Amino acid sequence: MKKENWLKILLSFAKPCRGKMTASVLFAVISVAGGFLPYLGVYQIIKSFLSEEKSFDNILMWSGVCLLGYILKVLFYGISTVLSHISAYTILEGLRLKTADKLMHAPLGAVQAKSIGNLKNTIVDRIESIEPPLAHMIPELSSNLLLPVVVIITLFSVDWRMGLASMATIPAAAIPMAIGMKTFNRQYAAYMKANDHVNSVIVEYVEGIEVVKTFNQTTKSYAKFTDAVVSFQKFTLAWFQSTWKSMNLTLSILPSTFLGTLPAGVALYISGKLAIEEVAFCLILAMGIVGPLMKAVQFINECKSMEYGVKDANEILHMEELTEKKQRLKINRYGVELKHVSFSYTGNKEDMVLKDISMSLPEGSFTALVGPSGGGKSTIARLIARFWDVTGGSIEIGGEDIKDLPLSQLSDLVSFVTQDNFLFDCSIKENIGMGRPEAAEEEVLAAARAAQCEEFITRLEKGFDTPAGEAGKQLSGGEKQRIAIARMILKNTPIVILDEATAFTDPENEAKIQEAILSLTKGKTLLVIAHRLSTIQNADQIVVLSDGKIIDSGAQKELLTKCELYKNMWESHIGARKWAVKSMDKKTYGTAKQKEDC
Ligand SMILES: Nc1ncnc2c1ncn2[C@@H]1O[C@H](COP(=O)(O)OP(=O)(O)OP(=O)(O)O)[C@@H](O)[C@H]1O
Repeated sequence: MKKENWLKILLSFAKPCRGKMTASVLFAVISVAGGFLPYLGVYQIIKSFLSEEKSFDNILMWSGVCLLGYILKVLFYGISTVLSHISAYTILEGLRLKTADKLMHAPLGAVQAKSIGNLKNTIVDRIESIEPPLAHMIPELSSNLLLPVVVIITLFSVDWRMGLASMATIPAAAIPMAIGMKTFNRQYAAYMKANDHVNSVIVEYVEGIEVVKTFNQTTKSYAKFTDAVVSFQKFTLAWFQSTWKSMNLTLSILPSTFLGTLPAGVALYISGKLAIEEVAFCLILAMGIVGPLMKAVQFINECKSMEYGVKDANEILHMEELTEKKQRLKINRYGVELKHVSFSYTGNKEDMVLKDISMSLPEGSFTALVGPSGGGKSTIARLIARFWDVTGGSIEIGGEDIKDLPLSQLSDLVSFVTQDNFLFDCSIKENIGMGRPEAAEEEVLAAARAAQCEEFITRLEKGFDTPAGEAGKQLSGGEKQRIAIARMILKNTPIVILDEATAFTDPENEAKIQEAILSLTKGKTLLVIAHRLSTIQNADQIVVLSDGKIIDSGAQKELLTKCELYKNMWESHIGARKWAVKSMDKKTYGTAKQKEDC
């Protein structure tokens, strides 16, 4: 990726609200000008007060000017801040939407290559860190820098020696500041890296809490977690200790403008070069520089955090994308054809997990993919849903290469249910409704019924309205799978892929769900990946896949006679089932016997 200046990138993000941002700066400048009026007013009042006439009207008029200046300052600062906040939040909204959209259009591999901690850090924290400086920097930094400049120019116009004296502390403060800033960039980069690491480790810890508990690894013994937290604390403390002297020195010298202006003013007054009111005016002006300069120094840190936020967001925005056609194609046949498909997750030829796969799923047929673990079954399913692009060959639906379809059209054609079923943090009804957001409530309930969900959902206190997060804790893996199947049923696409979609379901419910799926997918092109071969024995064709290659295909009967691998798989499946039935019999016997004994 070409290295671009972060400010340039930020300005490109800010395109939609350039007008508002320009207006915000303009109003900030008016506010600064307003803020300057009281200085002028106080000077005139002192002058008037010290003069012989002591005109009350004059004093009153300048008091009015002071008040007007103050009102202008507050009013325009307020308007400027409102505009800059609107701009900042619009930019954040745009950035978040764009990054989320990017993740949708990037190949799944590119997204999964980033850790959840890193993504969360960028999309939530880093992008958020752009807001405060952006919203406050425009009005505040412009006024904090502009006001001292105006004040110093005025001081020079009163007397060039007073101008110079007011700046006397700047070089003195610049020395410790330069020392402190010498390692700032390097240290800040290391801080961000350490921050990223600690974030990723925390997310990993929370996500894997079940495993941590299973292996009795308490927070203390979870070495990776504690190491990350402790080393982050040590790093930040060491950094703080290495800079606090120089930064405190800077912050104490910089505002001491009186150090120069007071002796210079007294000397100029004694020598008769400046009148008393001019000295007083200069001293008031010199005091006015202090606050803004201090605030401007504090923005250094915020600018850096904004730089990182912008750079990280930009990195996501430049992730590679699946190429996508805009124009929807007319498709009225729903057969799927894989033509000489090869695929490697890494892009390297040596890592091919699919090798020259050609198979066809005729429209309305039921195809099952079986084979040893790691053979590439799920990979085929993911490629049809275009989570990745094939490395070689092509996949067609209704005669059209899926790369020529907009992703939204492909999503309208294909439903994909896996064994990892994610429930969103909304009600169960809404989770199912996601299959087809425009579906009526009755349709959602009917889908839930068809997927055998009703019985366990009605058991929940709030039924279909139970929040999935709350329900998730009470739902078994099989129940979550049934919700995902209901979502698929509601989506009602012509092509359905089920990848171990009922693996967690108990045999009794599995039979019911299978029945429901088969009747609901009648006429649809159905691809099922299953380890329990009994569930796919009636498939129109069973494709046996091993080590990324098709070993054989045909109906169950055929395969049992001609495919050794399938025969072995079937026999071990039947053996396992007999064993399971026997152990169930034992249990049943045990329970019956217990009852008898009682
Ligand atoms: N995201 C990934 N990145 C890299 N390699 C992967 C990825 N997912 C799967 N693989 C590898 O690709 C190969 C095929 O995996 P796949 O999940 O398609 O097999 P499978 O037949 O579905 O296995 P199972 O029956 O165990 O689910 C395996 O060697 C696996 O390690």
